[in-house]
Amino acid sequence: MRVSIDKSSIKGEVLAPPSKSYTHRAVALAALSKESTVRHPLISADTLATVRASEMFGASVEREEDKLIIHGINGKPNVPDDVIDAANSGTTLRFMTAIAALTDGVTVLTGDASLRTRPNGPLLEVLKRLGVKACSTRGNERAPLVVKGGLKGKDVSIDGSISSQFISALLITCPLAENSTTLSITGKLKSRPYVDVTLEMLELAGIKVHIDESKGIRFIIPGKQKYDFKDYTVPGDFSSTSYLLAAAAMTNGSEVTVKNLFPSKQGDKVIVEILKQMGADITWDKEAGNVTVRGGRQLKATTFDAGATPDLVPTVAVLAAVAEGTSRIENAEHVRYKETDRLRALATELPKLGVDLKEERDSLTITGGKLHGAAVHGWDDHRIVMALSIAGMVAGNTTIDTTEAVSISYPGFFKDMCSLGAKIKDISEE
Ligand SMILES: O=C(O)C1=C[C@@H](OP(=O)(O)O)[C@@H](O)[C@H](O)C1
Ligand SMILES: C=C(OP(=O)(O)O)C(=O)O
Repeated sequence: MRVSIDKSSIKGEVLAPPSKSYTHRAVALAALSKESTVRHPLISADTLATVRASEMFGASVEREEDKLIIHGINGKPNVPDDVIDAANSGTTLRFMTAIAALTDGVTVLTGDASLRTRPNGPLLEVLKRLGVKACSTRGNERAPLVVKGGLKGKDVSIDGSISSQFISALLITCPLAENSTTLSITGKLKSRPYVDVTLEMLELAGIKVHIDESKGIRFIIPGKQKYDFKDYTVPGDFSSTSYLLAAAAMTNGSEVTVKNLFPSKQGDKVIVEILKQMGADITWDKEAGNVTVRGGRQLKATTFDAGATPDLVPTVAVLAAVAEGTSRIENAEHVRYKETDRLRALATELPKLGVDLKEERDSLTITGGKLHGAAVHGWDDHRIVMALSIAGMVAGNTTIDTTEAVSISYPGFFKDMCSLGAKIKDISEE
């Protein structure tokens, strides 16, 4: 799909889409329990990959109006009768690779061309040390992956600098091992808030994990635990919301309220602080769960450490492109291991819109200025498409391809933007 975007301002109220990260975890934890209801789930390509994988391990999932009723496998996954296809979803691949370690047989997991380029080395290494046979068919740590069950608890360490999803995956699976596991983190843990989201959800499922942060980070996970995840309502997603808030902040005459945004463990709620610090007119009523942004102020440059919140990088890069002065996005190497190498994607596409940008291995330096329209490529990556879309609302006269990628995390993105008055047209047929 291709869209054209003209200069726009946006006005009105919109409901934040449900959180992708919380939905993945709710479904996985429900699948490991007996019976659960997940209310207000995100139904998107990525979360549906987790639903399908859970079904292949033996769970059954009934989809009703704004809820999923999940009949789980009570801690014992079946050997899947086919290959698990995690599609475009890193979270699904990593979580399900660890869950495969609990079966009595062999599981093969794969994904689309993008997912088959993403690293899994630290997860495979730790699974092997925990008694599991785990390898990549191509011997390069990338999917397709083959996992033969047999998980035993043990003391192990894992590199936390590539993806926190390996750690979340082990935190979900190790409570079901016979013995206890101690997981020590080596390297600088990236994306820490996602581990905290996992721990919050595990607690709701009645799972105990002790954390020792006296010397580095160590998770102590007792074995032989039982999952008891029951009734859960998914909160709004701050990563998806970041595009709405940033678009309103960057465009004159805009005034947008995004609803269902309550405080939670999501690291990406920091977008509210980033916008405030850049000079945007933004307020968050935490009791009501409303974030309101009024556009029209000149934004100022910022320095953004992406270590904990990599998914905000495309949004912050676009904000930096219209801000006064030179911004730095730092500590961002792990952003290269996503659906695409997002630093490369931004460094390729934003200059087409007139942005002055310098790319280094783990940073972007962006000097703000006036944007002009161009034909840009969405890289089949939902966050690149959404970030370029809001840049297009400032630049005008912009076209973007591969825009169907928004179905990964925010299928209603264009509908919501258009309902707020954005000038976006589907030009796939032209
Ligand atoms: O656990 C999660 O839900 C996620 C963790 C993050 O990945 P990394 O831990 O690989 O940085 C984030 O980028 C991804 O969108 C979702
Ligand atoms: C990187 C992302 O997700 P995942 O790792 O689950 O593919 C994302 O949503 O930006």
